[in-house]
Formats: sequence, C-alpha cells, structure tokens
Amino acid sequence: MSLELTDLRLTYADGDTTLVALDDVSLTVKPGELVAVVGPSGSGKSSLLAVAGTLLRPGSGQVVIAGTDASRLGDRERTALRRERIGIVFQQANLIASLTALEQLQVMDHMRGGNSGRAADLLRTVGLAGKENRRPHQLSGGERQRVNIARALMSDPAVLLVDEPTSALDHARGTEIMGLLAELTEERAVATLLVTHDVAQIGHAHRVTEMDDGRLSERRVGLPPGIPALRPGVR
Ligand SMILES: Nc1ncnc2c1ncn2[C@@H]1O[C@H](COP(=O)(O)OP(=O)(O)OP(=O)(O)O)[C@@H](O)[C@H]1O
Repeated sequence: MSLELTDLRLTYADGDTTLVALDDVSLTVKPGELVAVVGPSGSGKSSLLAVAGTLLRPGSGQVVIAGTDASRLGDRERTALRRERIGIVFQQANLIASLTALEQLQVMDHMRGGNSGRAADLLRTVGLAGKENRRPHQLSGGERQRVNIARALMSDPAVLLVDEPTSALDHARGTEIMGLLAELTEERAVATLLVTHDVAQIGHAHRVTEMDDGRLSERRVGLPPGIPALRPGVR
C-alpha cells in the first residue's frame, strides 16, 4: 500500500514562457517508510505534494496510491480516493477556533458519515490524553500540530503527505513532531512523504532526497542522514 510517483512532469504558464515545476520526478514510498524531500523555496516541493495528493493533475506521469492509479480516475473518484486513502498535514494547523481537540477530529468522522469513535484513541496516540477538551488557543503550537496530525489519520490513510510540519515550531518541539511522525509511520504502516526546507529536522526520516529546480537528485541519504553531504544552498 505504497505511494508510487512515476515520471511526473508539471508546468505552469509564466507569461509567454512555461515554468517547469516538476521535471521527470519518480519516487516510491513504501508502507512504514518516512521519506523527506528537502529543497529551497521554489524548488517544487509544494507542487510535488499537491500532485501526490491528487489535488493537481500532472501534465504527464503517474500517481499510484495504494495500488490505484489516480491518473485514470475522474474528478469524483479522485476526491473519494483522496478522502479515503490520503491524509494531508498542512503547514498551518488550520484548526477551527471554536472546536475542542476532540471535536476537530469528530468533524472528520461526521463528514465521512461514520461514527467510529477513533478520535479519542488517536488523540491519545499523539500524546494529547487529558487535553481532548481544549480549544486551539488553549494548546501550544506543538500540541496544535499534534491535533493536525491526528486529524489527518482519522481515515486510516495509506499515504500521509506532510508539508513543512516544523516551520512554526522551535527546534525542540520540531524534533518531537518529527519523531512522532516517524513513530506513527512505522506503527500504522503508512507511506509518509514529507517536504521541508529545514535540513536540521530530517534526522527521523528513513530516506532523504533533495529537490532542486523541479528535479530530485539521485543522491539519497540514508540514516543517519549525512547532512553535510547535501548540496550547499539547502538550509
Ligand atoms: N500556481 C502557480 N502558477 C505559476 N507558477 C507557480 C504556481 N505555483 C508554483 N509556481 C512556481 O513553481 C515553482 C515551484 O513552486 P513550489 O511552490 O512547488 O516550490 P516550493 O519548493 O514548495 O517552494 P516554497 O517552499 O516557497 O513553497 C516556483 O518557481 C513557483 O514560483
């Protein structure tokens, strides 16, 4: 139940010219694996997540989510695939100010028409036992990010896509969140693709690959990540 991206190409119109955001990108993330893509601003990381999350159709190439080729699906089927098989953790928590932590997750359940009672369990799993009834302003930045992650796991997704999860956190909180993501990835056998410009936070990744000008570098850094081996210019 992996994420398979093959020969992806994505372009944007840029005045009279065409800007190539993804240039022949191929990457597979296996269940239980956390792959980090690092790269500077503008290198194409958000575009990669949007295509992997079936929010954007690539110009060419294939996106296979847990065995289903998204490129072959119509809009409605793609939306269903995204809702059922993909969890997305956005950079900002985007929590609803008036809802408690528990309710943020329960809203997802209602939207899917079920009442699985998974919300309290998931909040415990992400370390928020006892804080279920707090609203966003009563939680720290790290705790809000934990709610965000728990919410993305409500559908028990095969693929988890994570955009800059530590950008709003100090280093210690960021490291905790990365550790939690690695733990959840392994325990739940989810295929996690994470993008970040923050090389200091990739220590928990199983594999690291670098994006530059829409291309992934061949060099893949194993654990422990050889941070000095990454090309200069990546912070
Ligand atoms: N909707 C769009 N229309 C035109 N160009 C775009 C659009 N979205 C992104 N781009 C361009 O595509 C390239 C890749 O952008 P992308 O946002 O994917 O990179 P990124 O690595 O995520 O950067 P950041 O970390 O700043 O978000 C950039 O040159 C960007 O300006």
